[in-house]
Amino acid sequence: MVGTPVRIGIAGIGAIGSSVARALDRGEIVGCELVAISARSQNRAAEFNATLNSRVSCLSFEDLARECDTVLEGLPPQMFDAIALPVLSAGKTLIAMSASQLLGREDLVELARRMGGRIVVPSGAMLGLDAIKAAAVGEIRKVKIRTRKPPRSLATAPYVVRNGLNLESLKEAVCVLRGTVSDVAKEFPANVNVAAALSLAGLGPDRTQMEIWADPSLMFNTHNVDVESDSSNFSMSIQNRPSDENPATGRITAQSVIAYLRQMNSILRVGT
Ligand SMILES: NC(=O)C1=CN([C@@H]2O[C@H](COP(=O)(O)OP(=O)(O)OC[C@H]3O[C@@H](n4cnc5c(N)ncnc54)[C@H](O)[C@@H]3O)[C@@H](O)[C@H]2O)C=CC1
Ligand SMILES: O=C([O-])CC(=O)C(=O)O
Repeated sequence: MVGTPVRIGIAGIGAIGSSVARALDRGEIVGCELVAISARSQNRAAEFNATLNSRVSCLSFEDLARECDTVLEGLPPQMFDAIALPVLSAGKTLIAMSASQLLGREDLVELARRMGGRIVVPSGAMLGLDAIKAAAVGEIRKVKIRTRKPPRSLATAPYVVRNGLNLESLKEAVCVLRGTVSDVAKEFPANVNVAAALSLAGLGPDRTQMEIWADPSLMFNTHNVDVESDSSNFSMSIQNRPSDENPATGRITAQSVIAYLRQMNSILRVGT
């Protein structure tokens, strides 16, 4: 590889951030260099740094935006703007994992456009975004996603807490909420990243239909998608093995970021 490495910053050293940081630290992503992280405390940063071959600085979100070319957001959804605004204001690239937080946020796209920044939503825990983007070149008629999760993954969602639902005592699968992705995202912000990414790639959040199920028989988050379009009809299904650090987050999510970063510099690119 010739040229200067892309300077990567990581905001949030949780399931996704720590896994991508380790891959960068081990030199597994050619053309990218881990420059700095933002952690919830200096203690957490020091503890994490001790596991790396090369220590990196722990910076504020503003300094991370200034020092890096590309910043991976791997934060709780409510922290999204705290990193998105400085990164996009600095004209840098934001890799957004809390995809639900991008719904209805044309202002962020406009900010990126004005400042020369970019927003990337990796495939994350979803499959088939290549096919849906290709279908969207023609006419997509219908997209429906059914997300099924072990009840404990949904237990702290605003909708469940507000309605006092005791999902953990369920004996069989229950559809907790159905509607458009826009409707469901308000109530399950940490559980609809996959649906949000799907909707942004295809019909948009107001026309993509969604059901969210609590299913006590499941070990893995499971997503089933049906698409009808003038080029093809397709159905997709994925069962995500939980990551070690956060059982609500599939292991494939961080791997999709690593694959994206590798692809940025690859000569041979496969897939849309
Ligand atoms: N796009 C997709 O397919 C998927 C997206 N996600 C979303 O990605 C985001 C990150 O997911 P995970 O890594 O699993 O979350 P996580 O909960 O494992 O990690 C979040 C990290 O952010 C840290 N943090 C909290 N406040 C902070 C602050 N002020 N400054 C710096 N760090 C702070 C926490 O200490 C924690 O280490 C979540 O919003 C999650 O819902 C998760 C799975 C799939
Ligand atoms: O399947 C996963 O790992 C994550 C998930 O449901 C989401 O964030 O939408």
